[in-house]
Amino acid sequence: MEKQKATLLLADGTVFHGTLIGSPGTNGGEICFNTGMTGYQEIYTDPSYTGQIIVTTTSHIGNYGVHNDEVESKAPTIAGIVVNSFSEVYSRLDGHGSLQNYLVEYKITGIADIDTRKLVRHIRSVGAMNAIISSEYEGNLEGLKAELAKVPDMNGLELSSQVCTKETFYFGDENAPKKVACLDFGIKLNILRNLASRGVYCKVFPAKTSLAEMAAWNPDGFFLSNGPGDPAAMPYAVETTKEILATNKPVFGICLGHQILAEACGISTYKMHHGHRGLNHPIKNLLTGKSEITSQNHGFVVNREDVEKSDVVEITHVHLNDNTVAGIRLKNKPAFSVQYHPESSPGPHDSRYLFDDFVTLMHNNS
Ligand SMILES: NC(=O)CC[C@H](N)C(=O)O
Repeated sequence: MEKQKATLLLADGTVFHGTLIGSPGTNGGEICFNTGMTGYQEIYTDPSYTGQIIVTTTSHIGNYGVHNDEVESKAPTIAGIVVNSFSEVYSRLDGHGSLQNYLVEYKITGIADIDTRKLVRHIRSVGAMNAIISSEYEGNLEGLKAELAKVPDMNGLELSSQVCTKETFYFGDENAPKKVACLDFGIKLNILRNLASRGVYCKVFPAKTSLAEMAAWNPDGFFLSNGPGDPAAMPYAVETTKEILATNKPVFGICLGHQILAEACGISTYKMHHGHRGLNHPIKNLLTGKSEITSQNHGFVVNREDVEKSDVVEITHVHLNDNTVAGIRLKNKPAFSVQYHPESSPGPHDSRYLFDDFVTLMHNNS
């Protein structure tokens, strides 16, 4: 059967022609690239990528299919995928299906047979921007441009209240020694798995939950999750975090949660040129002097000058590629956060000690 054509149009007018994968249609979002060699299903189901089109730099995608246990949320909410060589056939004995059927099931439009090296080099030099993938506008670039104009700008975009859980839910063993209230901005399941495996019973609350509601459960600590969108567009979360800090209970934040913790301490955030997304980003822990290879997925970052001027917060981790702030802690409270993903999934496990540190903080605080 002849493959259906698809077009990828970038906001700066660059056009790529390829073939349709997944569900036929038209889908727009911010285009970003992940340099990981593996873990596409975990990446596609990470809610932090909501509203983004993901380019994977590894050239073969789909060849190990999908697996029901390798999800980071109930369903992928990404705006599309761009790949070089796509495999509808998968070879893994315990795989549960093909990536092609998975994309169709979740109505995700993708494009294959793209020179992803050229595309990624372009994004690296020009910066993050919106893009659109379509199988419907063949030969009608003006029509596609009109569709692209409707895609919202990631700057100033609030998405957490859309992707978070609508109802509170529990995770882990209810008789575990510690209880943590997790504020869900788009939480990855592997964070909950990591907390639960360290003796933490988690109660996950929707993004806009008040401190009073969480405190009524009497948690030993609070967790601020990862998630999509611009942290500067979430004043509700910043206010709640200020109230959480006033309780003096231990707080741990990851990625968006780290950015929200920083904002709650008067530190601004800004959008990076093209962000950090991959599985081999080098970080230095300034407290131990050791380096870590980390999993990353962020397009915003906290302002280093603000942290350096702060009386409240200090830098604990730096990104060794560009010296951006990768971790902070409060000087006078048991609260800390990192810009990267210690839960990995996918990625290396070097930074799992941060979950142990959080549990230790809770034990020392009781
Ligand atoms: N993984 C995340 O939590 C991402 C945080 C935020 N949306 C960013 O892009 O920087």
